Amino acid sequence: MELTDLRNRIDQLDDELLNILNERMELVKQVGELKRSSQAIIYRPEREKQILDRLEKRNTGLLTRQAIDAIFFEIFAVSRNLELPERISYLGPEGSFTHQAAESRFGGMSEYLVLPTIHSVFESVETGRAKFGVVPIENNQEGIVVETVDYLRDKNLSIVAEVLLQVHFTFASQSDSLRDIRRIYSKDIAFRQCGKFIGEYLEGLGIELIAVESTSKAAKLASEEPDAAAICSSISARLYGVPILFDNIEDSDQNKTRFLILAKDFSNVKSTDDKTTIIANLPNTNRPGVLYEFLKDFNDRGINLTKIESRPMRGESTFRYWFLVEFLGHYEDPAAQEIMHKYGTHLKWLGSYVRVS
Ligand SMILES: C=C(O[C@@H]1C=C(C(=O)O)C=C[C@H]1O)C(=O)O
Repeated sequence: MELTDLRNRIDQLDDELLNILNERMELVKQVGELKRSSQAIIYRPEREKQILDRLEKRNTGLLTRQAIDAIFFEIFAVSRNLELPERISYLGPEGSFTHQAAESRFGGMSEYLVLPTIHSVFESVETGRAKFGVVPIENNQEGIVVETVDYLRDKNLSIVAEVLLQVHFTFASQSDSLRDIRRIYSKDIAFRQCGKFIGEYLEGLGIELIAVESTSKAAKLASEEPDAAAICSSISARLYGVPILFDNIEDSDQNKTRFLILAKDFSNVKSTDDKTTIIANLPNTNRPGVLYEFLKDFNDRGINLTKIESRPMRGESTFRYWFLVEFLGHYEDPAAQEIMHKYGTHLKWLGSYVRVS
């Protein structure tokens, strides 16, 4: 077929797509009305997953699962906006990896509130200024983001969903020569993840490494200072117009960050593949065997623990700890219920949500 014929055919298909999408939106609007009359929750990640899984099974064409996810997450986001526009806050500035994670679930059309700290994201959701908040919780090379873990315990928010993002860093500077660079801005965690690159290319040049709150703040600073560079995401380098000198400078190409979507008083319906996060404030953690017995309770019930993180009880003179615990399954599963009942107020349930692997 000739180019014009191909394009004419594409135009025809786009017309059909537009009609179908509008037809879909009519149905979504009705779902929205039903939900509003029963005060039901608009965002249903488990339903969205069900749709994506079903489409993947039916798919016989060129689209990969990743492509289906990208297209349909955007459709879901537009749908939810039609049901009820909801504001989403995230750890900024614009162009941060958290921004990217937020957009992957809430699309380009949602109203975003860009906030400077993890604390302010929690607060915006607590006070209702945003319906959802997006924060990083861990990186698979670096471990947890302690601020997020600590606020999960101290504040009263629920986990709605998790998002996994492959992290790539770029080295961006207005300077053409590494010798003219006096300082590099980035987040402390990013400096550590790009240790090999820094060792190979920048050792001995007397360059100062300056940690700032986020990699996009680093890009902004590098856009203002010609003798500075940033280790940042490629979106933020582009957003602030800083030329990228090296791409993908991270030590490991397995580098992934996990983000949480938070909301107030939220609970998901069970899906086929859930994960649950709880906080454990076990009594008498100094008595031998307390933690062992707690973990054994999971093992005895065949529950797969995926994470345990210990954090110090602040404000005490001794060394005592509380734990962030994650396991596969939903909080409503009988085995999980048994454990929740056994430990009562010593456990705080943060959420059960669709697992992303
Ligand atoms: C339309 C609904 O609301 C939202 C939008 C969805 C969609 O566009 O298919 C799916 C789940 C919800 O997040 C629904 O619950 O079915």
